[in-house]
Amino acid sequence: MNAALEMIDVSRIHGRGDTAVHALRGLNLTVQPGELVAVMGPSGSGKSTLLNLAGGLDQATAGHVRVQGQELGSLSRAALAEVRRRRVGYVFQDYNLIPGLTAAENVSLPLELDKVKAREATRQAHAALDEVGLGGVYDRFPDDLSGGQQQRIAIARAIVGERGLVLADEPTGALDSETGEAVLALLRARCDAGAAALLVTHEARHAGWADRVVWLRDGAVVDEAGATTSPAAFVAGRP
Ligand SMILES: Nc1ncnc2c1ncn2[C@@H]1O[C@H](COP(=O)(O)OP(=O)(O)OP(=O)(O)O)[C@@H](O)[C@H]1O
Repeated sequence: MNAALEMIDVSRIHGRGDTAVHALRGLNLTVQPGELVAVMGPSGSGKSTLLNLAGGLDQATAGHVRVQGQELGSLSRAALAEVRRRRVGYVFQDYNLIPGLTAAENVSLPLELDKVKAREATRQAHAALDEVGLGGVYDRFPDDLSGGQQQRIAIARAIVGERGLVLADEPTGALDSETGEAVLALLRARCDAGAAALLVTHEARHAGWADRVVWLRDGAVVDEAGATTSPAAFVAGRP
């Protein structure tokens, strides 16, 4: 089976000449189906750049990025857009829901953009909302729901259909700790069901939901810890 994500010797340089910024420098990372990998590191270490490259939102300057075996750098714009729509789901700190659409419409939107028929898209959106415990709010608008419910809609949107790779950038940042833990439990459950996820987080406690923690510094993976290592001890041990 293909890895959900392979990043091999990946570099990303922004700008050129004296002002060039090396956001990633020869980064290597492989994530298998079923794995939840936490990405930690100081501000500016390249975490968001890593997620953007993994999701095909940005392109590597050098190296290989493969999602479920597909080399993103060799795809046409249209094929890359299809990978983004079909295989990758994104969860952001600020939810990024469309206020004028109901919960179910927000979740079915990526499917409809992918030309799935409306009735089937709605069926799949309802299933995804059921999976995140929001079976009762299909027709509610985001503004009428709590922050935790809005983030669960965003997770439903990220997992709807057959997305094998979920990318979450500080997804609990705007939530109280209890609600945040519930959101992470959903990501964990999705990985236990076979998806892969990358979770960028600053909180060692949240990394406890992950199978592995990778630590970035200056655009490269400088350390990794498995689930047997306490994330708190791992972070405390950073130089
Ligand atoms: N579009 C861009 N143009 C120029 N430099 C950029 C751009 N995007 C990111 N960078 C630089 O690349 C480096 C890595 O940034 P990145 O946002 O990936 O780090 P991060 O670990 O996510 O940081 P934070 O935790 O603060 O969000 C930083 O030095 C940043 O200033």
